[in-house]
Amino acid sequence: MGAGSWGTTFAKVMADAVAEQGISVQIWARRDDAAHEINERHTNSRYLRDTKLPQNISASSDRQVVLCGADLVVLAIPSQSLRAELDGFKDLIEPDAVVLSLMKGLERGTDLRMSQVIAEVAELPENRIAVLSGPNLAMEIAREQPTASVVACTDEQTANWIAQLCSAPYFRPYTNDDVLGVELGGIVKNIIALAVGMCDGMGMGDNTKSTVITRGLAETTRLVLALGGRLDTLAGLSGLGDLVATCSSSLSRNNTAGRLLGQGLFLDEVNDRMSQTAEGIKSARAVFDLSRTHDVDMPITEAVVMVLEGMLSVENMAERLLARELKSEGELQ
Ligand SMILES: NC(=O)c1ccc[n+]([C@@H]2O[C@H](COP(=O)([O-])OP(=O)(O)OC[C@H]3O[C@@H](n4cnc5c(N)ncnc54)[C@H](O)[C@@H]3O)[C@@H](O)[C@H]2O)c1
Ligand SMILES: O=P(O)(O)OC[C@H](O)CO
Repeated sequence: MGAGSWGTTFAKVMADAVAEQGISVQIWARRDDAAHEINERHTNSRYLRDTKLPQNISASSDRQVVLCGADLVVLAIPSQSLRAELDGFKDLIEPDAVVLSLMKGLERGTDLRMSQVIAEVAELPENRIAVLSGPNLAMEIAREQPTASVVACTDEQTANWIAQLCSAPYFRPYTNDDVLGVELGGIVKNIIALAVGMCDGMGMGDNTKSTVITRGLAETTRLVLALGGRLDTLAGLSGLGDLVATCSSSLSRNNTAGRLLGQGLFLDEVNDRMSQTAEGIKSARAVFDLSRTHDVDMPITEAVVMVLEGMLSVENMAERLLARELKSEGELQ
């Protein structure tokens, strides 16, 4: 569900993974012309340029056509739209289908993760909800450059089943039962990538970048531990792995948005320039609110929120972070 950058790329991953088993993958596209292009030309040029999609992918703008008979429903729409969109098609999901979230955002207003929104709106039990997260820049995967990822579900059998369905020659899924840790790693790294982008945009170098990444991981870890997630998850692909990929890559939309802010553009101007979803921009406030509810110190997230909400200039961000009280590096609480 969602024919954007990652929805289409992940459809390709799955189609390549299951081609020899005679299984097909269907994409729901919002726009008729996008569905038509996928069916007729096997491309989605708006998002993936000339990448050829496998023959066992088809598309439709009719949700019923796509969801009818689907054993696995994969959601790849912007996080802040999930609740309204899902409400419109939840009754079309087959009674035993599993729902997999590819989304990396936190819902504003409720501070819920996407798996929690799915559970609430579609009223599904935990064993029918999974998430996938890792260092997965869509364009690199569309070009079949090797990467790995994590499928997380509280039910091991469900996670293993999904891992089989998306195990392609260039895509290696691991499994994990720490859904909260996997999901939050993918959410907070977008905010840290905004901060890194801002530093890049202001012309700062690699020491600064490395400091923000490392301390970004420290504050992500504090949040995940406070909420009941596991430390080892943060050391894995959906934690450190995704953080490094997103903060290092010019393909990252969050990194790019941060860089534009660092170069002096206003948020409205940045939003106008972004044709794809940069989840960190809207999730930052929700993550900060969540951290306050649980009394977790997240200074980089707080500074990013202040910049996004016009309460702090990017130039004053570093000064604010460096002037904080000195403390031991190992403090995780
Ligand atoms: N692109 C990546 O490299 C990547 C990788 C991993 C995870 N993700 C995550 O996947 C999710 C989807 O990202 P994407 O890159 O595919 O985004 P995108 O901006 O490329 O595409 C979003 C798609 O959702 C559709 N959509 C459906 N309902 C919508 C609505 N109500 N409002 C707006 N758009 C709507 C759009 O038409 C579009 O096709 C995000 O949470 C993102 O963080 C993206
Ligand atoms: O382009 P971004 O910033 O949304 O990042 C894409 C993926 O989440 C990287 O794993």
